[in-house]
Amino acid sequence: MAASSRATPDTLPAWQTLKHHAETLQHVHLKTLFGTEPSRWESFTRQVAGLTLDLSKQRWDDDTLEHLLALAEEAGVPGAIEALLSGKRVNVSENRPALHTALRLPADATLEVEGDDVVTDVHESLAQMDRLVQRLHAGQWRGATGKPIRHVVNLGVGGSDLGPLMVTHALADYQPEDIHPLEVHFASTMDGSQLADYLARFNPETTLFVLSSKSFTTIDTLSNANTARDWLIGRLSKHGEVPSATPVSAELIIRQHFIGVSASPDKMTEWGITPDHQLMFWEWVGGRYSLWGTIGLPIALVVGMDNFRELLAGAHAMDRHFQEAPLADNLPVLLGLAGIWNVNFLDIRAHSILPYDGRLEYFAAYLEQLEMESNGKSVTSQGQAVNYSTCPVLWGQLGPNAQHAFYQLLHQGTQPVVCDFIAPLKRYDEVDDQDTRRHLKAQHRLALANCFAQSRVLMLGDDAIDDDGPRPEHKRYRGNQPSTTVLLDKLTPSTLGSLIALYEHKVFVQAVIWDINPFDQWGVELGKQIATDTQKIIDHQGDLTRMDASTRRLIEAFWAAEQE
Ligand SMILES: O=P(O)(O)OC[C@H]1O[C@H](O)[C@H](O)[C@@H](O)[C@@H]1O
Repeated sequence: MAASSRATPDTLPAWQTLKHHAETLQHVHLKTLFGTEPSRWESFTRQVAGLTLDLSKQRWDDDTLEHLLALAEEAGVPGAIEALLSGKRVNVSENRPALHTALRLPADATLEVEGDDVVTDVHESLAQMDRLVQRLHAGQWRGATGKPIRHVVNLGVGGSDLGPLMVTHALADYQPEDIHPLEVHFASTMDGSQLADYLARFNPETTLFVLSSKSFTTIDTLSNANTARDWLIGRLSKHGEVPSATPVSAELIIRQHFIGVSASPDKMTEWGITPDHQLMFWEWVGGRYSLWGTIGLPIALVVGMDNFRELLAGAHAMDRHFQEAPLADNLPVLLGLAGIWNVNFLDIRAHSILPYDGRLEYFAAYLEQLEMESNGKSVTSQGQAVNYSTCPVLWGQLGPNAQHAFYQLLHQGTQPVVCDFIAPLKRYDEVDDQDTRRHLKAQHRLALANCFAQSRVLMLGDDAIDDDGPRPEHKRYRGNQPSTTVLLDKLTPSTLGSLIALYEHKVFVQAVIWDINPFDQWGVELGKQIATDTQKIIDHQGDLTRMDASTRRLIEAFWAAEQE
């Protein structure tokens, strides 16, 4: 990832050592490692910022970790961490810093990047966001016909959707009391499915749209925004369906029913968003790393600014740990190294994310973008094709539900898969009613029992049960599937911030070792370009004969359906 020329990782001495080492460990079953190394928990578990990271069920030993730490040194991880956090232009293909960590610096910190005082800028934008949140929470933000806003719909996709969506669900318990009732919703898909549902149910007079797009050119978001704008104008203008005392102009409707969040103020203005209702951020914040600033507006609307600042503080605690802890005790480094070991030396290319807490329903979807859009690359920072694997295929779902869906493959399929189990230790203390609390706490214990049982069975296979009598082959479990367990003391804004930052930095560590740039996403561009061409053809404004036989017939099938 570093811009300077550097040996590719597979030529580093530690990589070679690890290759030989893997040959000796390749056939050692995890249960054997546990049998011979009773202190694995002590060796491979670390705690920081309300998180416990248990890497003892990885298929590795002390020597593996020693070699991996040597690899991290040889690949320049310490220098790269410093470069990232100090605002060097680590995003080499776009020639800019990747400063999401600056979004969570406390107000009294200092960070000057290329002559700009970043911390002051960041805190000014937080203050502006705070003012908008206060107005909405106080019921002072009025729609064009004078009524307070009741529904806020975030229109955004990718990084302008997944982070806020995930966090608002995770922290729904943290809604402040005594605020004007407000519901926050998300519409991302270009086909309009989510939006159509909201438009059918919500009153336009009390609905506000947050148009979230770093580039402000994303067709998915703009097409939802255009539909929303026409819906509002159609219903609220003087000729509209909602009778209002005074005629309401389209200008006033757009002013009172849209907030824009973008790194492109000109484009927001051009679309019609009034400058007072524009929240800005900077090109140096990557889309999938942007929930920490103004893109996090939906989060702040749900949990309030105090809790939003707690989220930032939790992430900042992880940033400091990442910067200061020695590699051998550094959680993001260790998590990243476990991934490198699995992908590059054990050839495990599937990774499942399994939270045992329903509030983390969208965590896997969020990580799919964070990890695969960042590290799904095959060219080094020097523009050379890599000849080693990079990001594994990552997917997931709530663990308890996945047990009834795809765990069959984890336990008895032919694919090696590494799993991340994620769970809070404490839950439901705040439930007032004693009986309900008792029941819910029992359900939490049940979920944890399942979480711990699953990682144990994945590790030990048949050996997990005492009574291992003769059984037919189809009832046998081979085990030996590695896993990581991340425990949160409790799911709070702060621990969630630390958890997300842990994964962000893990992704960075892996990118440094693989010598790829985790901060660009050129792989999504061609599809957008070709979609624009294809749309012209679908709209009968292009040359169908240029299409391949399959695409041509698909388009013709669509035209035929349109005629029916
Ligand atoms: O925020 P926007 O500019 O609208 O971008 C939204 C998303 O779309 C792009 O295609 C990228 O793949 C994502 O990284 C980005 O988060």
